[in-house]
Amino acid sequence: MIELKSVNKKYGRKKVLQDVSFTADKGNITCLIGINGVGKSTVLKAIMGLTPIDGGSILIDGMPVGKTIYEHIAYVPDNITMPPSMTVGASMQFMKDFYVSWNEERAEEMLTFFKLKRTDRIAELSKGNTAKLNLLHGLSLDVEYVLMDEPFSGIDMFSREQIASVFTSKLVEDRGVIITTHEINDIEHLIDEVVLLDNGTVTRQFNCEDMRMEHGKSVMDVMREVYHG
Ligand SMILES: Nc1ncnc2c1ncn2[C@@H]1O[C@H](COP(=O)(O)OP(=O)(O)OP(=O)(O)O)[C@@H](O)[C@H]1O
Repeated sequence: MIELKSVNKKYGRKKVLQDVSFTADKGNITCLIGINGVGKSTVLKAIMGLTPIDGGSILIDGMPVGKTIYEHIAYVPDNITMPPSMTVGASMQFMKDFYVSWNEERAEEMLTFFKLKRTDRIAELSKGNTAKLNLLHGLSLDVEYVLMDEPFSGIDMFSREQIASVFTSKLVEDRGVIITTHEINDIEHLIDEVVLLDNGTVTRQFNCEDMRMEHGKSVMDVMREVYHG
């Protein structure tokens, strides 16, 4: 379980996260939802230790992990971090050399599934193919948790469908996944848990199925209540 306890974060004097607490379980897809600028990316970066926090704690399976974080969690950012001149194949080789948890078989499987070409340069990839390569990099690591920042943002319907199918496949099955989005419509059916963020604070956390069964409400219904009163 990934557990955030009263996490606070400031950029300069600006409070970006205030007392953020939530949990994300293994085997679940937890979705951090909020409009632009509420602090979703900052939460993921804080979990990865990519930005220091100013208070609170972050535990992975009950332990603060520090420098060993990459043995437990893969982080899929919303932009590609590899050099643009690199080919798809070279980027996979780089990941293989860098991470002991790299799973070559799974990487090859995803390369075929996403129909990516090994010889294509990163600079030449479409937005959808860039998102797919990013996902390939993250999901080919044998780790228990995966964090994905806006994996569906700005890509066409067919790429979205292809990426969505990954979420219901064995590639994700037993892992704990946290994804961020400001657009719930297309992915509501994929997610288990929702954490609503507003202005750097968690306004609600709930299980989608329970919400539907017990209150007859969709995630959109709850969002309307929270944001429009
Ligand atoms: N490095 C930084 N320095 C200063 N302010 C920052 C920095 N990174 C983010 N912020 C500010 O922190 C706030 C939260 O940003 P964050 O990127 O976490 O939001 P977000 O919910 O992920 O937004 P989006 O949906 O647009 O990606 C914003 O007001 C942003 O301007």
